[in-house]
Parts: sequence; C-alpha cells; structure tokens
Amino acid sequence: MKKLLLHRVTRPFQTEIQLPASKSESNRALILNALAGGKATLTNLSEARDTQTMLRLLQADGPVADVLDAGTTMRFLTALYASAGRQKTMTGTPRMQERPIGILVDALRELGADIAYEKNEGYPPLALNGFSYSGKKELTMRGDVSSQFISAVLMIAPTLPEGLTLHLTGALGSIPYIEMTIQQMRMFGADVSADWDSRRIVVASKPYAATDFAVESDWSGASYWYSFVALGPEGSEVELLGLKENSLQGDAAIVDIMRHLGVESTFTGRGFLLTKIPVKEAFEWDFTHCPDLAQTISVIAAIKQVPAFFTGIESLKVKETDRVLAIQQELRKFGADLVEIVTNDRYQIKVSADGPQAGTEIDTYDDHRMAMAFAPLAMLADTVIENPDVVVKSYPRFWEDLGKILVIDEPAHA
Ligand SMILES: O=C(O)C1=C[C@@H](OP(=O)(O)O)[C@@H](O)[C@H](O)C1
Ligand SMILES: C=C(OP(=O)(O)O)C(=O)O
Repeated sequence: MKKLLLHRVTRPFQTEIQLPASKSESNRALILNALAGGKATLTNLSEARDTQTMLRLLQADGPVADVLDAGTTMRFLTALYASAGRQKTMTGTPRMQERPIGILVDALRELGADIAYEKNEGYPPLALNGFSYSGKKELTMRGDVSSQFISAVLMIAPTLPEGLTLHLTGALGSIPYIEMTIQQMRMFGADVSADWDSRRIVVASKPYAATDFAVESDWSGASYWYSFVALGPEGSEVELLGLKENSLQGDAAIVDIMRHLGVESTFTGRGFLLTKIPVKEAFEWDFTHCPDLAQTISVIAAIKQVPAFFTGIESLKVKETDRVLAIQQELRKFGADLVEIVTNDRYQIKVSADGPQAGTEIDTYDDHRMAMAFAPLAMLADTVIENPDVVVKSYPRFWEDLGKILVIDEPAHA
C-alpha cells in the first residue's frame, strides 16, 4: 500500500495556491448543458475524478454507467438517464453500493421511470428500463438523507411536460447545495421558485437554454488550506486563487467558522488571503448545511485544544465512508476524540493535550477528505498518510500543492 511521509513544518510559509474547480458546480453544469443540447462553453471544469467520470459517462453510450465512488454523478445521471427513457445499468464501487438511493428511485418511479434494483432494495446497482410519463405534477420527497436526490429531480423537472412542484419533508440537510442547483438551473433559463418556509419548490416546464458557465474554485478544497494556516507557525499565510466574494457554494461558510478557530480571510480580487488570528475560546457549529467541512474542523479543534461542540453530522455516516467513525478512530491515535453526547444529539471534540507524535500514521478509508483533513497534522509532527491517491476524487493536485509548504516523500519502511 502506497504511503506518503509529510515532514513537519518548522518555518512560516507564504504561498499562493490555484485551487481545483468545484466538482459540485461542474457536475451540475454538465448535466444542465446536456439537457440544454450540449452547446454551451463550460470553462474551468474540475479535474476531480468525480467530474471527469461525469464527462466520460456523458460522452459514452455503453449499457453500463460505472460512477466509481462519485455520489453526485450517480444521483444526477440516474435522474437524467431515467427521465430520458435510457436503458442503463447504474453502478459504482462497493461503497457506492452501500450508499442509499431509494428516495430518488421512488421519486423517479412516481414520474414514470421503470427502475429495478439489481442487488439490494434501496441501493445501487440499478437497472433503468425506460420512462412512460405518469403526468404527476406534484411530488413529496424527504430531504434528510441527501440533498443530492432533490437536486437530481429538480434538474430534470423543466423537461417534464407539466413541470413539477416538489414538497420537501424531514429535517432538510445541505440546503446550500439545493440552492446551488436552483441558481445554476436559472442561469440555464429555468423558471424555478423556492419557498423554504413552506418547503415547496415550483419548477415550470420550459426548455433549457445552453449558457456559457465558468466554474468557481472549490471552497471544500479551500478548507484544508485554512487548516494549514491555523495550525502552521506564526506568520504563515496563503492566498487561495479563483474564489469569489459571493459564492454559490455553501462551504464558503469556512470563512465564518475559521474566524473562531484562528484564520482571517481577506478578499484580494483574485481570491482570498488567509492570515493567522487568535483563536476564540469555545466553539459550537451546526454542520447540517456544510457537512463536508466537519472532518477539517474536527482536526483543527482537536489540535488547537478548543473544546468544540458539533451538531448536524449524521449525514456523514452515509458518505465515502462512515466519516463519524473514521474521524473518531484517527483522532484517538493522538489522544483526541469525537464523543457522541446521546442525550442532546451533539458531538464534542475531546482535545489532545500532547498532539500527534512523530510518525503518527493516518488511515484514509477510501475517503479523500480523510487524507486532506488529517494532512495538517504535519504542522506539528512528521505524519504518514496511507493510500494518499484517494485525493483524486476532488483534488488530484493536492499533494503537489502541499509540496509548496512542506517536504513530502515516501516513508523508509512503507
Ligand atoms: O450536491 C452536491 O454537490 C453535494 C451535496 C452534499 O451531499 P449531501 O446532500 O448528501 O449531504 C455534499 O456532501 C457532497 O459532497 C456534494
Ligand atoms: C460526499 C462527497 O461527495 P459525493 O457524495 O458526491 O460522493 C464529498 O465529496 O465529500
């Protein structure tokens, strides 16, 4: 198994990083452009494997669409192909076959899709066998498992002869991702109105218009650089290029979060400059609407010795791995922990008095965010990351970029 040794950083660093583009924006733009006839110019599409997989599958016409481990690619393509009546098998990695999809399949079936489960009820692989429009104009969907099901149905809604009114139930999570979908749909000419109080989204039947779209840098990928600055030596600073002052991405919440945990962000016109500021004493955050930041923040709080309380991290259990378990297991390697307080639905970060020791080895659970969230341990001690190639899912050049601030090689006895 390949491993990387990240050498401890002892001197302040000042650098600029050209972040990868957002895979969330890219994958929406690709679906919308496909629905609009494929004529738009999409610039700065992400080099993330999740986006490259989407591109490849949209261009291929084979009977099997293997999305690997890309959640949005699985959910968005299932809706696109099912509503177009395409015959396809939708499949992915063993982990993808454990990630739920029943809420989306039920919604598409109500609209008229013929979909069968090839193995386990509620999970991929799926057999898409055709579409015969049911005429259904209103649907109710649960929004508490994954917002991706809602985004997937929304994007195909303008292509339905009667449009669609969606009623959302349950404790809604990842709402900014649904808002991102709606904003990008509007840019492609869709007529969508969302009322979050009554939890109703109305989409008119209307052809999409091919619209050129430039993808912003990825705020989730930005979060790891906040971590390096927060944990790095005094005087360290990083300028992150390609981020906009007003983003479509909910993970821009990292700006507010890190004001508590030791980083100030200043817009420079070409991105954000991150500088160190003092850490506030206590920290509490609800990750319901920015779940992909929870791993990054867990590591920062544990090492900065901030006794933090988290809510809204339940959805982490059905992502690339059970991320709650993975965070717990890796934090325990250096005396920290993420402890569930069952009585009030919260989790508490137990801080680490000593911090990581030289040679702490981090397992990555086939999860890009485990590798990137724990890499900042190298600000304190030599750190070994196993299976580092997992980063290709969202940030293929992560280790190359990290080479700008620290020395990376292979451990002697890997
Ligand atoms: O729509 C999207 O682009 C995403 C939505 C989120 O998933 P959930 O809605 O399942 O929380 C997020 O975790 C994922 O990385 C990307
Ligand atoms: C959860 C993620 O992606 P997806 O659900 O699209 O696989 C992620 O990138 O952290």
